Amino acid sequence: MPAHEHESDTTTDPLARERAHLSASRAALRAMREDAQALDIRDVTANWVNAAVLQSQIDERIKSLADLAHTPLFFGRLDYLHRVGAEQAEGASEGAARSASDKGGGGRREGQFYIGRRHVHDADGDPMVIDWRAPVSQPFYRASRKDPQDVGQRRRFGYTGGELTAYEDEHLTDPAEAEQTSKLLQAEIERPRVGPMRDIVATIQPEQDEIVRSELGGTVCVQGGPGTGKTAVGLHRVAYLLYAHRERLARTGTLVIGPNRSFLQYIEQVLPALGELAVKQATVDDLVTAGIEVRGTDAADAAVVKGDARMAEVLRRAIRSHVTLPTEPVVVVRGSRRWRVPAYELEEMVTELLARDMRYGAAHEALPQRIAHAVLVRMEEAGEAPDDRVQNAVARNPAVKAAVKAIWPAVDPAKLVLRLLSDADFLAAHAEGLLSADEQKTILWTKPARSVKSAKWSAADAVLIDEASDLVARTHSLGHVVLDEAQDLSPMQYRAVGRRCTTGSATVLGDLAQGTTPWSTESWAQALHHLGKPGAVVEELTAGFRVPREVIAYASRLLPVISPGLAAVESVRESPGSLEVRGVAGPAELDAAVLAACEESLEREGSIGLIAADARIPVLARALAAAGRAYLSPGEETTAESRLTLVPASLAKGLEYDYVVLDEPAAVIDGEPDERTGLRRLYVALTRAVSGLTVVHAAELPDELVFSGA
Ligand SMILES: Nc1ncnc2c1ncn2[C@@H]1O[C@H](COP(=O)(O)OP(=O)(O)OP(=O)(O)O)[C@@H](O)[C@H]1O
Repeated sequence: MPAHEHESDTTTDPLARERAHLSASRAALRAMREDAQALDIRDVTANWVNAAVLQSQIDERIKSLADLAHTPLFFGRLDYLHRVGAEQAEGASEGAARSASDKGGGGRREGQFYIGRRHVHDADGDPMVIDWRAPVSQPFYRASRKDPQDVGQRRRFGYTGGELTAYEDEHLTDPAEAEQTSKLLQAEIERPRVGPMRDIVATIQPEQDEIVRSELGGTVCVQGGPGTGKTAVGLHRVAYLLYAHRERLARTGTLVIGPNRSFLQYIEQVLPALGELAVKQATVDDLVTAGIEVRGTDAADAAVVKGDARMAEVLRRAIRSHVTLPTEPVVVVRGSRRWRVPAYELEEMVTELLARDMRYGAAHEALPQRIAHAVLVRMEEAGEAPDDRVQNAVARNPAVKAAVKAIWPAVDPAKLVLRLLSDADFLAAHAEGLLSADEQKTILWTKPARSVKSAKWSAADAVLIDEASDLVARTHSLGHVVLDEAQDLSPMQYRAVGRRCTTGSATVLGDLAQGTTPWSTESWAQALHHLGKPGAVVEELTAGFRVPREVIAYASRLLPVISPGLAAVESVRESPGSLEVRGVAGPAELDAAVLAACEESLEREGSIGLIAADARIPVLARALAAAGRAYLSPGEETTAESRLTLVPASLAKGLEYDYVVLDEPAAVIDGEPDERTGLRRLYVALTRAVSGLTVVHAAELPDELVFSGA
């Protein structure tokens, strides 16, 4: 694979030709933007509402057509061996497949496609750059010597500060050419990290691409160790699905769920950089706390029971207990006539509604209509000719309303949960045979709340209310949901996410070894069952793009204890990285040694994360302030002035820094309720570094990590 990296401006020089194509593509993009800006909508819109809607669509388009100076317009080129079929060329107009002439100053030939973040076409509508998501771009990620997919040559471009400075070719069908790893690819993977997460469109790996492009209809679950690209893959999958099913998903909606705010801030720029501005991001708590305020916390044992799937059945029983079989007839008086629906007929209606297992609230609304219908049948039998208006009037009749209130009363979901958690007898009645007496005692409030407003709801309570709300009225389902760091969800939380994609699909991403909640997932099969997607495929990613080899090997020593059976990540990073474990004589010297390690790291390029047990954060914050060293909080963007982030271990999940200084592992372990969770938290902290990790400790290290020089 020859690499080319020389300067020249002759038109015969290939690099100069590629640069010319880049300039021409930029000019074409500018023209597309100017066209959008020049659109005059006055003549085509009938009223101001239409005009406002159309204008906002045009504004979005103008925004999406921006040429970002440091984001290369294309990063690859495919030269097909044969003409590309119309089906595959979707996104690349017929013209591209046909065109034999050099155009636009770039020298594009038949079957030659430039692959980039967005589609750019020239004044004739012929493509200058093809969207990476188009079918014709797929071989850029998947073609290999074994399966060239009709690609003769694959070219990768290298950029320096927005300038096209190099390219590298692979001739997939040339048996004489030796297989080599791409230097540009390697350089891209090893580029220092500064600021928030960025996209990986130029370097998506074949096994990642299979997940990214898997069909909308199916749910995919990805198990992958730290840094295997799960988050990146999930975000690119959303971008891909939005491209392939734009209209459908615009109607039904997409959502990315992450563990906390700082994580969402860290990833929030990836999709906009791919031109996707409309994807919502939320935490599970955001989804379930719409109607209430979370002000309380649960002890771990209470949260475990509240998060258990058995609670769903307790709630179902509790809500259905509000239904009382009728013993009295309903008598409707209209004018001089009285219409009577006997109790046995009402009972039949109720039994039938119960058997249909429809939503409680839907049945509550259906019952008055059913009763009214029975009245209408009697009216007709008596020779009257009532119409729909009469039926509606009967349904609203006070006698019918009173009967419905007695038989199938409205239930407020929050009040239902409030009662379950406050009223021992009510809970016992519905938890019978499901929760033990001890479990019931664990979740009962010691001080019952007076009202929904004054109750100190916890996050787990909010999930119960969400479940109850779904029993009353069906939750709106989206077209696709990406669930990141899924291993930390309780069964009840999986259900909450699952009901938001009942009619859609999901991408579930996680690592069983990084589960740090008391209810964390033990197996993906169970998780998918609770999510309501038992048939989902489970894929595994094992190549690590973040953590250097030596560092991941050190962290992986914990795997047999924290998640027996899981394979260690294989780092693809060739740069050796650095691992240092420094013991200090005693606690008095710890803070100074940690600060010194941070200062050393700051001499290097990139971001620095100082990760410490949550309890150690105030101490280290004071020490940093005393040393005059400014620092950021997780999720805050690194700036030229500050590249150091002080990270509580509980927020480290999903994040990464070029250099990590890990403060006192023993304190990280002690910060958790049990040793396994402590070691898992430590595993997360040990796997955040891209270029180097320095562990500083005064207390003893866990046996597995006692350092013998790696
Ligand atoms: N194909 C790739 N090319 C370049 N960089 C990649 C690739 N795949 C992943 N990365 C990078 O590797 C890093 C780790 O990726 P990501 O955060 O998605 O991993 P993860 O599996 O979610 O990790 P964790 O389990 O720690 O949350 C990111 O910086 C990401 O951009």
